[in-house]
Order: sequence, then C-alpha cells, then structure tokens
Amino acid sequence: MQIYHIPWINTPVRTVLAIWHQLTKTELPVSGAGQWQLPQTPASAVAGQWQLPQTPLGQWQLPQTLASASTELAKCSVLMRERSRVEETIHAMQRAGAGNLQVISDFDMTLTRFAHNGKRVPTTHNILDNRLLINEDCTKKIRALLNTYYPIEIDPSRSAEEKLPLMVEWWTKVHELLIEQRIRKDMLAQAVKESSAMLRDGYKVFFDHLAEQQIPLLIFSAGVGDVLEEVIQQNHVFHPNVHIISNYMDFDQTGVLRAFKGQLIHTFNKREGALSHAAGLTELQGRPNVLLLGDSLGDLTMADGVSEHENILTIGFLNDQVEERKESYINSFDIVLVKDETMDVPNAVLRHITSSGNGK
Ligand SMILES: Nc1ccn([C@@H]2O[C@H](COP(=O)(O)O)[C@@H](O)[C@H]2O)c(=O)n1
Repeated sequence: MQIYHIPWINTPVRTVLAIWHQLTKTELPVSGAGQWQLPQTPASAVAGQWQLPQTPLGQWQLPQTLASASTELAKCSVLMRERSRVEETIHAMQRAGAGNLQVISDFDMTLTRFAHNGKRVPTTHNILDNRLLINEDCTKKIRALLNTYYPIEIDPSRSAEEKLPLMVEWWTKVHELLIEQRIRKDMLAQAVKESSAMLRDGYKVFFDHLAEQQIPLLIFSAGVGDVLEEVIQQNHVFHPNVHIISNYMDFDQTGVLRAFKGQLIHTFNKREGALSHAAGLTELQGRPNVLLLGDSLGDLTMADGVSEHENILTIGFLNDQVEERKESYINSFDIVLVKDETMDVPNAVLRHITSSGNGK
C-alpha cells in the first residue's frame, strides 16, 4: 500500500483534502450531519483512509500551489501561534482572488536582507554612509546614534509608548546631520550602486508576480524614500503597481538636500501614516484582503488605514534578538519567520492565494 504523505506537520489529512476539493471546485457529497465526506476508492481504502487522485505515473496529486505553501510552512524556521487560523485565512483569500488583495510591506530588513555572509546589510539610512555624500565626522556621529538607539528600538522589555519619543529623537538627529552635509541628489544612485544593499532572495518573483497579477504593493517605510526607490529601481522591480510611503528628501533648486518632506515616519508611528496617507490611495480601495509583511511590531499598524478589511494575514521576519523576542512575535504576527533571508514563504502564500479565484 502506498503511504500518503504531505509535509504539512500535524495537519490532518482530511483538512488538506477538504481544502484540495474546494480548490478544484469539485462537489463533495455532504453527510447528513453536514460534514464533508471524502470519496473513497473501495478496493484500496483501508480503515477510512482517503485517496487523492493519481497521475498516470502513480504519484499522489495535490494542487501544486497548496503543496508548495504547505512545504514552506512546514519548515522549522516558520512559527505559527494558530495554524488553523492561518490556513483558513489563506483559503478565504484564495477564494476571494487576486482582485481583492493588496500587499502592504515594510522595507528595511523585510524586503531587504538583514545579513549576508555574516555581515549586516545596510538599511536605506546606512546606505547614505558613503564619502560621496557625508564626511567622516558625520559617519562617526550617525554610527554612534545607531549604537545608542537601535538596541532601544528592538528592546522587548520596553513598550512602544516608551520607545516612541526616543525614536523621534534618533530620526530627527540623523536627519539634521544629513541636512548639514548638503547631500547631492545626483549622487544618490552612485551611493546605492556602491553599497551592499540586497533584497531578500526571491524578491524578483515577489515583485514580478504582484505586478503580473495587478495586485498593489504598498511599501511603507521609515527609511529614506529616495534611497528606497533607487534600490528597487536598480534591481529592476519598480513596477507600476508599487506605491511608497516613506521619508522623502527635499532638495533645493540646485539639487542639494535642505530638509525632509512631510511628517516624520519612524518605526512606531506607522499607524498615523496609514490613516493619513495609505487610506487615501485609490489603488488600494475595494481590496479588503491584506497580506502584511514586517520585521517590527510597529509594522503591524501599517494596515490600520484599510477600511472594511475582511482578511489580514501578517508575516513577521524575526531577524535579531530571536530568543528574547520570539514570544512577542508569535503572539503578534500570524506567521513568524526566524532568521529567514528569503521571500520563499510570502511567495508560496501569494502563489496559492492567486492560483484561482475571482480576478477583478
Ligand atoms: N538613522 C537610522 C534610523 C533607522 N534605521 C533603521 O531603519 C529601519 C526603518 O526602516 P523600515 O523600512 O524598516 O521602516 C528601522 O528598523 C531602523 O532600525 C537606521 O538604520 N538608521
């Protein structure tokens, strides 16, 4: 007898089969009690074992997108508080289709890698640490500020309320230092080229797939918008479906940095930006399902501007201080990816959500 095996740890076979039948839209007979009954093949079904349809080669068939999502979610770097809620949400989003979906993502250390070959990958702020743009003294000051405030940003023993004024202090001091340097707009592209900025493995599939499916991607970043745009431009993924909310530089007529535009965005005030900016974006209207990606608990408020949302699935990258922060991440995000430098899980989830359903 062949043994039916799905690498979705602890998932009852019946659940997977029920989802599979929903996906293939075949009618399943319903028992008197309203329970799904799965078709049995009398000759080979032993003690209530259910069979999946076989290919001519005798391989068990499972919809490829579901198999791939389940394989990704079964990795030991994937943590979930409530697996059944994740499955139900993904399934509901898949039924609603690509036309009802929007993706909201943080940028630094979410779409970009946290580290590569044991070295930290620079954030958009840190990409500016280049002699083309700032002098040595400024570099020293910005690094000292990073060493002071970054540990506070990720400290699990402090509340967001406690961190908030300190984050404003950090961002404000750094922006003032950058303005003093009279950074030139025409040097930004070269600084990005010379940097070791890196998007996560699988980024191209992620961006291209969303563009093909005409799913809006809102990148909501407390980094530097001009640098962020240059990073995605140089990686050839700045597609028309991409919208960005971030801290943008304000250059004077000669192309010299003189200020930062609009209200400051830092890690713990994204809710305000979501309500004032994201909520007004027409491209996001009428899309009640949200896939949200972030690396900070502050990122969870990025979808607060979505009115009449139906399903929100949150994926959190836990890059740093893993043991100290694991519990709070599991309690806050639906899916937590521990030290995962790839887009494999978001890509598998997206592939499945967009595998069929009602396009708009
Ligand atoms: N001077 C600074 C200020 C912040 N950062 C880091 O950038 C991240 C913000 O960008 P998101 O795209 O993640 O919103 C934040 O997590 C800070 O750690 C920095 O490197 N330098």
